[in-house]
Amino acid sequence: MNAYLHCLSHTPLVGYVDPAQEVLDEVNGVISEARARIAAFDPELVVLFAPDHYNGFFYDVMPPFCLGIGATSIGDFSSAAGVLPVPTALAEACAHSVMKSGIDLAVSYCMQVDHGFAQPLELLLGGLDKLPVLPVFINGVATPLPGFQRTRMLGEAMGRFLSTLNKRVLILGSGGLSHQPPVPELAKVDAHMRDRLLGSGKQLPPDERELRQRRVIEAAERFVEDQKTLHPLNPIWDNQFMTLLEQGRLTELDAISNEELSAIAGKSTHEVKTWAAAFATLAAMGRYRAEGRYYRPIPEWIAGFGSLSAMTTN
Ligand SMILES: O=C(O)/C=C/C(=O)/C=C/C=C(\O)C(=O)O
Ligand SMILES: [Fe+2]
Repeated sequence: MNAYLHCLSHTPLVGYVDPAQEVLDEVNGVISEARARIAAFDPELVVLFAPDHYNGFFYDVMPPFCLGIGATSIGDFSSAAGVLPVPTALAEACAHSVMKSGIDLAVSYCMQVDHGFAQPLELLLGGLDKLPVLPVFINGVATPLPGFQRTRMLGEAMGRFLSTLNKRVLILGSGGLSHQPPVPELAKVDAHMRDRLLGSGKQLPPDERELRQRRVIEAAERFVEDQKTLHPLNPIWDNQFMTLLEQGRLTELDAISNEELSAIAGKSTHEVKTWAAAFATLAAMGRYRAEGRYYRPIPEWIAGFGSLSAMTTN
């Protein structure tokens, strides 16, 4: 086995608006088991596909995909802050290889990331700095968004590069599944927020950050009371999506347009492109089989919450 994959929903709401203790215990159990499987695999390198929520990427320049050749986590909500240990020369080689494959992958030597990147590193590895990581941003909120087909092709190009390394590679996907928390949309915001989305939000004043976090927390509290206050979770679609990935039917996703996906499962569901990229990466590294599938809709976290592992078998 040369590659192991784990995809996991993330939520900034953990610790702020939590489900019942038995649900929390169940999720923590799923995460501990995934963490144990990853530890047994003993990865030498991590590739992490994750989105951003207007903490690192803004409308001054909004790439569909970006590889961090250097990256720092801001520590929003209760996620860890700090530098991600990106191996510079390897990341540069990766960027060249993916570009030569015909995929327009942006690079950043000072990529700013949020809980989307930090949470899986903390939960699955025990911290931001445990292993060398290639962090790959996939735009999941700021339209125009990349589609499933290009995302799959990005993953395949990454997989071909990783196959040349002779390393045990852990591939992580962060985010999804069905959900629509109150992330601002450029077309709907006032002048102040527009300015923030255009780039001045990169160093958000503490009071404004607090206000923004409160807005998400309050939306979750309302959603628990009344699930008509936000786009509903869609367990049927979420499970169909996980089955497609388990069965290696990745090209079938190409036919789903971004507009369709938003309507089916909510505007933040585009975060599942990180899962699609992760599985496409794994598929390019060999035949695979999935394990450890878990799913539960968790309104407290405004999340169709899923967890799925897979490993190459050749
Ligand atoms: O309202 C804002 O400005 C920001 C909202 C968030 O950062 C929300 C994040 C939610 C998730 O990461 C999620 O995937 O549910
Ligand atoms: Fe998110």
